[in-house]
Amino acid sequence: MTQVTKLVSWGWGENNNHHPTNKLLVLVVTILVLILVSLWFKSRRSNTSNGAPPLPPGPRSLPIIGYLPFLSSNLHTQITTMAHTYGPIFKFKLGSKLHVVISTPELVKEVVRDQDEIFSDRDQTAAGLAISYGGQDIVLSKNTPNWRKLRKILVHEILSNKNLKATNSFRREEVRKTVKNVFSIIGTTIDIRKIVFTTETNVLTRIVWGNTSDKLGAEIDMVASNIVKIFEKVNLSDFFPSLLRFDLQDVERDMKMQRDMLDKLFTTIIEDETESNFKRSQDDQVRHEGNENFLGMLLDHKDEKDGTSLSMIQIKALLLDIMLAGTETTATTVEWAMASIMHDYIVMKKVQEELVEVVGLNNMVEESHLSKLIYLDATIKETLRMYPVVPFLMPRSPRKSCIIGRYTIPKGCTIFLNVWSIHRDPRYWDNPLKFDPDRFLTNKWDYSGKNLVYFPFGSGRRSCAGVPLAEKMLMFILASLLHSFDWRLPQGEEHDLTETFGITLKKRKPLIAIPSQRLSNVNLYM
Ligand code: HEM
Repeated sequence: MTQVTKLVSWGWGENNNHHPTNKLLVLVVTILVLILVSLWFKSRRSNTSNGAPPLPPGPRSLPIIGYLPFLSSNLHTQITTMAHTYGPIFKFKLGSKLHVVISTPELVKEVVRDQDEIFSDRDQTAAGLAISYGGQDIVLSKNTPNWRKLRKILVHEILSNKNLKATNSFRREEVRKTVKNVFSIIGTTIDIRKIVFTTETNVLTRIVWGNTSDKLGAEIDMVASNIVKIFEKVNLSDFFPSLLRFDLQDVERDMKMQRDMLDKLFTTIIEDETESNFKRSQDDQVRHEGNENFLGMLLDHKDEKDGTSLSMIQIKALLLDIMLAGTETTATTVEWAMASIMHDYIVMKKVQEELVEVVGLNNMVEESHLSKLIYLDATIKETLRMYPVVPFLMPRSPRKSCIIGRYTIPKGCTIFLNVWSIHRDPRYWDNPLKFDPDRFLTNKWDYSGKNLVYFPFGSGRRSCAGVPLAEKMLMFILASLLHSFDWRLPQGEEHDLTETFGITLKKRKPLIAIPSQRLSNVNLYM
């Protein structure tokens, strides 16, 4: 944002317009501005005079740059306040790009169900295209045959119920390793987000290619956090497409560098896998026992002749999505859940009492316990209500002009579905700003996105493809951290639940907490 403000103030700074060339400059600029303003009014008139419904209402903005200089860093609260003024569907322009914000379940339904085919493309940014090999992955791709094929492989093969069962031991070992690591530094400060990020990275690498190492996990963590930082830059090329080829802020260049680093890593892993596959087939052994090695399975797809074949780029794009879409989101959600539970003594007590009852104090948490932890499940659901980590979902873009509500939505604009504001709307939630897991103790709620009052994983054909794994990992990590340890803030630290907007909705201050031993049997931690 500061870059935008700087850019706008540049050229209007010091007042020395007594010089004749400066006077001429001011005259030329004034005439240009007048021409642009009149063009703008003309285009507004033509929008409403061709018989089509008007564009949604929205704030006045400046010619050329639109609303860019008025954006605040906490976009989710600003946009929710704007919805109070302009209504449940409103527009604003950033540069030449029109953005439409939708903030009621009824209107969201029109997008994700009634007209879901039209809204099934993602809005693509320069950074997104750079990281995803030009939109060839799942998350950032348009609705193409490639997207359908990759999504099907992820949902029905890699993350199918059967295969999640087959990889249970990986999750168990990685979560246990984290508990053991925390135990080894008990009494010192721990960055909750960091340990969860590493645990999730290790689980995902093991699910995909069977093994992991601290070095590999650390490399992926580093690249992933660089990628998040680049995504969070305001890139002018996204709002002025004519600037795209100049890459003025080096966003595309920096993102491609990160992609190349991941690409190199994936290439090494794929080469190793190809070699060991070759050895295994030479030894005439079973190639993939129990579907525990999905990279091997993906490489098998490479040579299929029945239309399911995958190119090397498609395989790498899929690996990239698995590593990036699952880590940041899971780590952020566990951090919010821990912070909310530690902030509320009664919630902490109820969560730990349930753990004692279901798991027992002479036992560690197992995946078989998770379905019985009803209160913990409600606590995670409440966390995702108050802090949905992707507050506008991943933006979509209509493939043709259409009508939502009573307004025209032009082809190619950016659509924000404001799940953050729906989750806090008093019309749908009693006392919405109170953290109250009890509201999720009925069976009414799930993550399917069918009820559009609550959809932290999105809804419809572009909803999260990783829900079954996400749900397991959120429950398993949280249950293990809260059953194995008691947690407190460092001395002098206050509880803080302030948000900061970015590619995910993060805590403004990382949660740093100190664990103490909770289970008397030390052997359980080893
Ligand atoms: C707490 C954990 C997670 C949360 C809150 C979350 C949330 C989301 C959200 C909100 C979207 C966009 C949905 C939309 O636009 O309608 C999404 C998309 C996606 N997520 Fe997740 N996610 C999580 C974990 C995971 C995991 C573990 C994976 C896989 C390993 C994953 C894979 C994906 C993919 C591939 C997409 C893109 C789907 C598409 O465009 O077709 N997510 N996620």
